Amino acid sequence: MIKAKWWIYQIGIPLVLLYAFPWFFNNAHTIHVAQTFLITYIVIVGLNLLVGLSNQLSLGHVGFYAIGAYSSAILTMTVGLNFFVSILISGLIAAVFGAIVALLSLRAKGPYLAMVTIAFGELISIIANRWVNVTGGPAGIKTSVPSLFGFELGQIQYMWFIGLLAIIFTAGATNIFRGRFGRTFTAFGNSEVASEVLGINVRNWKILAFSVSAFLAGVGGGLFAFQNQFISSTTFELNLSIMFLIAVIIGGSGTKIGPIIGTAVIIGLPQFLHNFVDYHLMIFGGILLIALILLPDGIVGAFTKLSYFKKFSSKKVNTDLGILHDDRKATIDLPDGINGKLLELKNISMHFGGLKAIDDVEIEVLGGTVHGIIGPNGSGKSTTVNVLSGVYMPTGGNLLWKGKDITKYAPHGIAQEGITRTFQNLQLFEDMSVLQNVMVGFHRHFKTGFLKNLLYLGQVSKEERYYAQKAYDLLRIVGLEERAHEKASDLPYGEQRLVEIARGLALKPDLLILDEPAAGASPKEIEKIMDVIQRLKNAGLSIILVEHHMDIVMNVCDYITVLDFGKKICEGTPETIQNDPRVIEAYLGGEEVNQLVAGTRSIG
Ligand SMILES: Nc1ncnc2c1ncn2[C@@H]1O[C@H](COP(=O)(O)OP(=O)(O)OP(=O)(O)O)[C@@H](O)[C@H]1O
Repeated sequence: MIKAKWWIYQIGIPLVLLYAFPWFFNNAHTIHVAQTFLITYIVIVGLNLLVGLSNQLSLGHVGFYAIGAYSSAILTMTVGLNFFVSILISGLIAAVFGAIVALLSLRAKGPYLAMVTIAFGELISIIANRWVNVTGGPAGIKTSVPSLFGFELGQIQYMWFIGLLAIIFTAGATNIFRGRFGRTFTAFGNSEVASEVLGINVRNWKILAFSVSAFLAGVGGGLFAFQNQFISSTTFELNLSIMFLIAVIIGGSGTKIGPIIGTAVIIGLPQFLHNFVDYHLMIFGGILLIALILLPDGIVGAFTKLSYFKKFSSKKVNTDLGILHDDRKATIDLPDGINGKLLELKNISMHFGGLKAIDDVEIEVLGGTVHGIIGPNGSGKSTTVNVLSGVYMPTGGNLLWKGKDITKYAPHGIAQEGITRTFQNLQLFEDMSVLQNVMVGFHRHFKTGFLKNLLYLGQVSKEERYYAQKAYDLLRIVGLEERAHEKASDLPYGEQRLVEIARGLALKPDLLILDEPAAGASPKEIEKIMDVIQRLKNAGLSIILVEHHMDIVMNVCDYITVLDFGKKICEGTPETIQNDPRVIEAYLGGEEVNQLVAGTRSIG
């Protein structure tokens, strides 16, 4: 449920400020600047969701802005729609273009993504310039004075109108920030592969992030079209996209109040510099450069580092979920045990060009067992895990899950089936708290949709609190409840591995694949990790364990498959494996051979 405090800060105070603004600044120039501020702010709120949360760099937002501006102008002037309706439709049209850009740039990241978006912005800019019949080109086209319900909106009323929309969109964005949508945006922005193995269809979520962001840019453009009753293609150039991005970064990318500050800087600074009009761009550029070097986390980021402001920090992590610190026994919520064949690898091969990372491997994993996969370095263990989790599609053979062929499933599809994994090279969501990391694991269990989250209905906060409690319980199981609100990347290595295990458990998996869960951990941490695996085994969870520490393998595995040079060389119980000369030979010269021969001694 939304609290009274939220209404006061999010709606009440902004409304009063908006209404009172003309009492203090009642001249045409200031009102015009305020309008520009509010329009730009709406665009920045959307860009902040895309860049700040999802880490998708866009330098093409001017394209969505232009699409919004021309669509609303044409829908109003040519089609004859009401200006407000046309602005909303323009937002939707821009959102469709957002989805297209997302689809076109699915595999592009960082600078490559920036290039794709620049190309899109430039394309729209060229069309605006050249398609003179429709856009009027540089000479521009006229729009009308905006009117609502038959009343023409004067300059002040139009500012109030834009402000009202800005307040509504801010409230929506804040709700996205604090719920599972913001969390999912942040998750795939941090690690796409980890998001996928937790059941998140990253492609669809990217499309959503781009569409939402483009919608707000489109609405901003639509509002701009009626600000001066005139638009021209000269407005829609790359430098505007750059200004939008600078506002996000300088304000504090991914923070809730960053957009206000960033917009104030890019709109306000030129006002103060008007006396130096000849040097204006140079001074502006210089100030921005210095600010970016000195304040890499933006203005909000710099302030939140000061202890006084820490409590106001809103950077990505929402930790105010009212967790119960009770003494109940935390229980592991696992699916009903499955007997018999759970997973079958039938003649699975994974060849990279001429290299046979795994070749014609047959493995059967039985329900309720811990199945170890071992082998010397480079024997194909990680490749097997990548095939099992859908990260690689095998070049040969079939993967059967409870008898169903899942060979061609994407990682999120495999996760939806109930298989998840941890990573040898940790893949935590570094911008999130430990608790939030685990909450992402519940992805496939969340029921509320986008609109409900946008409005943050009672159902949403109930669901959030429910899963926060469950996440907290999982952290108690792995002994990390004290760390719940710490940033995941601040934890020691071994504890980060436990967070990944807790996050995987949140999926309520039928099969959990642990890829070298003890790698890089200290002996004390290894003991903790082994204890957790043992308890999961006792609770009946089916596990595939890839591990170099023979002590762990021999202690907890029911059955072991040994790989060497991509081939299965031996399979059986720990005792069988330990005494098999082929295994000893495969490991000969490696440091594990002593452990292997020593048998099931415990760690300590
Ligand atoms: N994406 C890839 N492209 C090309 N070769 C690869 C790729 N992934 C793995 N390999 C190669 O496949 C072989 C098996 O590697 P894999 O990482 O599966 O072994 P591993 O048993 O997990 O080794 P380690 O114990 O060192 O983690 C190695 O020769 C590796 O170089």
